[in-house]
Amino acid sequence: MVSFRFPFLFSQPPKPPNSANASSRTFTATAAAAALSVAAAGAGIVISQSANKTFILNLLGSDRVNSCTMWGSLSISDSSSSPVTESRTGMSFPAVLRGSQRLLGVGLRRKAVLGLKNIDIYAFGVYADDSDVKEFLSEKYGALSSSELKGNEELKEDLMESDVSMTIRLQIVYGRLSIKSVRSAFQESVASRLHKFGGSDNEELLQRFTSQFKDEYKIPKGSIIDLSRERGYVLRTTIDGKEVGSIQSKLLCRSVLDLYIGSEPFDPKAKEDVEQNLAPLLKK
Ligand SMILES: CCCCCCCCCCCC(=O)O
Repeated sequence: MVSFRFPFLFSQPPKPPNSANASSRTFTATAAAAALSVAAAGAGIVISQSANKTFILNLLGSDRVNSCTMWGSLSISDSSSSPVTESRTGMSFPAVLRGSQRLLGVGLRRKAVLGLKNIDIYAFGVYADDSDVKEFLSEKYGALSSSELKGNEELKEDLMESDVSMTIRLQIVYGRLSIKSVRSAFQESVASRLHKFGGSDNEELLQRFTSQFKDEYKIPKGSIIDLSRERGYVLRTTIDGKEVGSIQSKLLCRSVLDLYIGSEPFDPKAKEDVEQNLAPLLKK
């Protein structure tokens, strides 16, 4: 059993999830939020409890993908290491991956299909190795106060640039996804980041990455794609636990992470979660 020694904060919208597999953790938080919302409503405040583990609850602005509307947060005590549910999709994410990577944030990727309205494509979780975070980032950031860490873009830059082991876990929500569309979506999004960080001559790297998603793979709803940055800047990709490729490239690792915690992330609220949950890991 993994024990947590830090406040654990997750943004959640106010509505209870429809999904039957939503965890009791989400339910408990939602019920508590309802009870406290009279006091907190409209104020956009954060209420913290001095418990071992907390997670954050969004009281306002339920549809937050690509929007930064006014929102407030509520921390709820939670002493277990139970999975976290991405509340809009009901997708559940383990609190810890590979023994030492902690879940820092969950989010939702939505995309317009054929120019029509946005559809939910996948939920994702962002994980980072606890001791790597300390090793690479504590010296520079460990003594900073929470207000100095809040919105600290340099910290996120350093996290993306450093050799901290991390995983972005994608859980497919859209049931009619073909591997071809996964390939071309990566082609588009990763290409833009490769260009941003590495200039124009990265076609071969992009090809190596996208060609890992071979036609033979099926990705029905619930499939899991893990994009893991391992020590030495190796990006290892697995689909439902099966390794489909490994590529050593700092630029590729950086580009993939940037989609989720960079300056224009797919879900800005997930990035805020990462920021809040990273802070306690920086304390030695
Ligand atoms: C029909 C839309 C197809 C979109 C498939 C996205 C699947 C994974 C792509 C990951 C990178 C990204 O989100 O751009």
